[in-house]
Amino acid sequence: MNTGETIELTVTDVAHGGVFVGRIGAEDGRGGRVIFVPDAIPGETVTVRLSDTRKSSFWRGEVLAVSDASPHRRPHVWAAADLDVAPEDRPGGADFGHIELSHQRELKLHVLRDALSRFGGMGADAVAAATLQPAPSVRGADGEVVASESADGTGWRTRVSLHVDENGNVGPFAARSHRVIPVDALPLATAGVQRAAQTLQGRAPGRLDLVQPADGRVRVIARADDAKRRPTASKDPAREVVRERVGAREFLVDAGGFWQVHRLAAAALDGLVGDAIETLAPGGLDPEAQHLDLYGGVGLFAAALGDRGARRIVSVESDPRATDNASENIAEWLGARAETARVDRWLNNWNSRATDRDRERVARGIVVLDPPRSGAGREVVESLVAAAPAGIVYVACDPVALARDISTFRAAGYEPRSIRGVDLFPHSHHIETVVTLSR
Ligand SMILES: C[S@@+](CC[C@H](N)C(=O)[O-])C[C@H]1O[C@@H](n2cnc3c(N)ncnc32)[C@H](O)[C@@H]1O
Repeated sequence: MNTGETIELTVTDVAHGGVFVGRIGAEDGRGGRVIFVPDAIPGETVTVRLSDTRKSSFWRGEVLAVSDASPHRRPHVWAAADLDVAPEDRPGGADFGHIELSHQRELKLHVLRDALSRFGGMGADAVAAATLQPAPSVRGADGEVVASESADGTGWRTRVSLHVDENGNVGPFAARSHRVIPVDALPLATAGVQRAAQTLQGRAPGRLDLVQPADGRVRVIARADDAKRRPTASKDPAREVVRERVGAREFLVDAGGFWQVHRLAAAALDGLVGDAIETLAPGGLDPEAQHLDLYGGVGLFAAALGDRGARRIVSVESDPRATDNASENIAEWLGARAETARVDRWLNNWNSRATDRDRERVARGIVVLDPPRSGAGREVVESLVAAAPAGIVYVACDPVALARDISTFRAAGYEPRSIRGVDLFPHSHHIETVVTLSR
């Protein structure tokens, strides 16, 4: 068959990356050619236009219509991305938006467990123990709920990237392309970001990041595509330092720097990482031990360590602006410092220079690591296990990269003690996971 041809496809599974799986030419559900499609749900029969038939192992397609719909199908949370829009005109970023919210979470947990089994080599019981929860509500000092997830999973994005094309169109990119799709709503964004997005006409071509920190005021940061329009460093709005808040604690962050995207995410992860630390060190962290916050950003998890008794903390982060902010954010712990380095190099350096006393301190300490989507990778994991910390808390935003790293940890004797997913990206396939490991 050729690209452009139309087929009927029974969708049997969900795969990593927000795509769904069916097979054609299969007998009794076995064999046949795998077809990956977006916008479907397992159990459905859909009409698919083949969009890429070049590979022998699998083809790709686009869903044009649903002939037998799942009971979990809903009108898309983002009308611009629904099936009545041509596939090439559907904006990206809400690839589970056509699925009832609790079923989205079941599918995400299935993808996480499948990755742990296939790439992490974990047994059925350990895999089944992995959980996924919605973002927990945030409570104030006297226990009252001050912020919670919306019932329909919308209105959470405090950070959104839009694009301006050469014709002045403003909007997100289409799914799987770099074509700007003008839209009249951004339902996953906070109300403030949505309002700010209505004011962007007349901007020069390039990327626009809309950022709403804790003060509620939305910053619009132009990320010039060409160096000519790049603002000077001192006037760069991306470098304005804003304040984010987790409970009573404030964090300085560059407006254009990394901060968790969901308005409840930093508090949710602080809570889950805190639980993991308390599991590993039920009586509180050893103040004489050396604790590490790897891929530390502005020190969110260094503070989680400090809040639970750590005194000697090193936060390692490659972005010097983030470590500048981290230094201030963790200044109240006199033994804490932020270092600008790549984690792989920092660990290699540490392993080659550590004294017996350094090693003894790390062996009693906890390491939190929160790598980017590609995961920590074998080299970093092997360097980390060579340092032999008492416990590890791994915060992951990609289940397959996580599972591969877990496999490396397990080969060195570190076993996952708990695996807790949290849905910090409703209506998209993304999932955040916190894993507690120890020997
Ligand atoms: C997922 S973010 C986590 C940041 C922080 N833990 C937080 O939650 O706010 C990953 C961070 O790792 C940093 N990073 C990426 N690659 C790195 C590397 N090889 N070494 C050190 N830091 C890195 C990025 O700049 C980013 O701040």
